Amino acid sequence: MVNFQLYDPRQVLDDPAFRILAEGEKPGPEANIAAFYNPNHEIHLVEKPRPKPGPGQVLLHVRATGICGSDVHFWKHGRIGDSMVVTDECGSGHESAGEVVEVGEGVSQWKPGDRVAIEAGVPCSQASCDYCRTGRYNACPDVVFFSTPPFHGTLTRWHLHPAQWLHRIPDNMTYEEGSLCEPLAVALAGIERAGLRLGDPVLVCGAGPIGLVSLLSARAAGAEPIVITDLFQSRLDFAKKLVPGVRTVLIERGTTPQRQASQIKEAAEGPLTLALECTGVESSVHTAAYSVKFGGKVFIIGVGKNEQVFPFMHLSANEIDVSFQYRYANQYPKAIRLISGGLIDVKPLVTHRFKLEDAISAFHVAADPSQGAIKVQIHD
Ligand SMILES: NC(=O)c1ccc[n+]([C@@H]2O[C@H](COP(=O)([O-])OP(=O)(O)OC[C@H]3O[C@@H](n4cnc5c(N)ncnc54)[C@H](O)[C@@H]3O)[C@@H](O)[C@H]2O)c1
Ligand SMILES: OC[C@H](O)C(O)[C@@H](O)CO
Ligand SMILES: [Zn+2]
Ligand SMILES: [Zn+2]
Repeated sequence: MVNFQLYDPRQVLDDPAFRILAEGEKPGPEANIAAFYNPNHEIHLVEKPRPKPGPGQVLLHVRATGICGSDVHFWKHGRIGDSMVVTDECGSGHESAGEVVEVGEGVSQWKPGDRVAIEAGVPCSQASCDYCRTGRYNACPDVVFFSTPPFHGTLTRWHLHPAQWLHRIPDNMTYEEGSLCEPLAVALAGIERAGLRLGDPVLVCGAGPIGLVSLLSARAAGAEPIVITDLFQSRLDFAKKLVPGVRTVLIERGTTPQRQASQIKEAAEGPLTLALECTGVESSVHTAAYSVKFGGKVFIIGVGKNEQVFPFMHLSANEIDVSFQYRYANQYPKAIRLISGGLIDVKPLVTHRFKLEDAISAFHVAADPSQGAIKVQIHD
């Protein structure tokens, strides 16, 4: 039996209600199709039933979904670290916004037609859970994070969600912007915990989608100057178009982190207070460490190798704090206010758009660096 309970959306494909579509097969306009990856590094369209909302649940028509690097990573590499491993077929997508089509019993705050950003992680919300009760719900041990195994994703046509984990998007925001609240939430959580202040000189390492939303957020928070790094000039050019005042440093493979740091400090005309590390690459973490001043902070948002070496004595002798970010908590309402209020413009990040039926092509574009994609979106 397929179980459509929200907290157990781990339907498996030996269930006859699920079907992998044949290549070239055209699903009907109402079919609940989704893009699934599996341990064999395959990605394909799957048709699954349209669910009915239970008590406290809302059925959504997902209108926009962005492809995250972690979706591509799960497809290509089958795991992120030791705790998130693809062992079965798993639905992709967690950066989504949609339209309410039906509400379950007891749901009074939503009605059909309402437009919402879908919070990608649904924690247990129990008073007995310390992390949920104290607002640090990204640490909830029972969180359902969509598209991280074993939970299917929101890249589908019809998605069930608990009513209290949706966020209304105002009329001046598109579904696309609603879906971009998810990566923006990652950056906002980082900025908040890093304690960035007006006028702080800041380094952003890496100009991928997370580095770019961090750049936009740091700019909105009043950082000046901001230096951004990347291995690719095209990504730095993109960053410069997005935030014209940003200073860029191209990282050349083979140069030492100390040398890279001196180029960064030269570009900033002084050492930095804070580095927002958005690559998770060991050498970039080192570069960040050598770029910040005595008492500065290296704030690591990127994820990478399980074990990494730190420049221990440099950090110690310079009282440099090192912190990490794991997803986010309490950031969607802020993300919506910042976009709707015009302080952060995420629209230029979307470089490619596909229809839901073409989701597999969308994944191939997102995974191929030569295509120059920043954010690939799927619309329905
Ligand atoms: N902490 C979290 O909760 C969280 C959430 C989302 C994403 N992430 C992680 O954030 C990181 C960035 O995500 P993304 O989607 O932007 O990834 P991405 O791969 O698109 O971008 C990373 C960028 O870093 C650049 N880069 C690589 N090595 C570099 C180096 N040594 N110096 C400077 N730049 C370098 C790459 O060229 C690329 O442009 C990833 O590790 C991702 O897994 C973390
Ligand atoms: O945007 C959120 C991130 O992609 C997730 O943390 C993912 O990488 C693992 O669950
Ligand atoms: Zn993500
Ligand atoms: Zn909890």
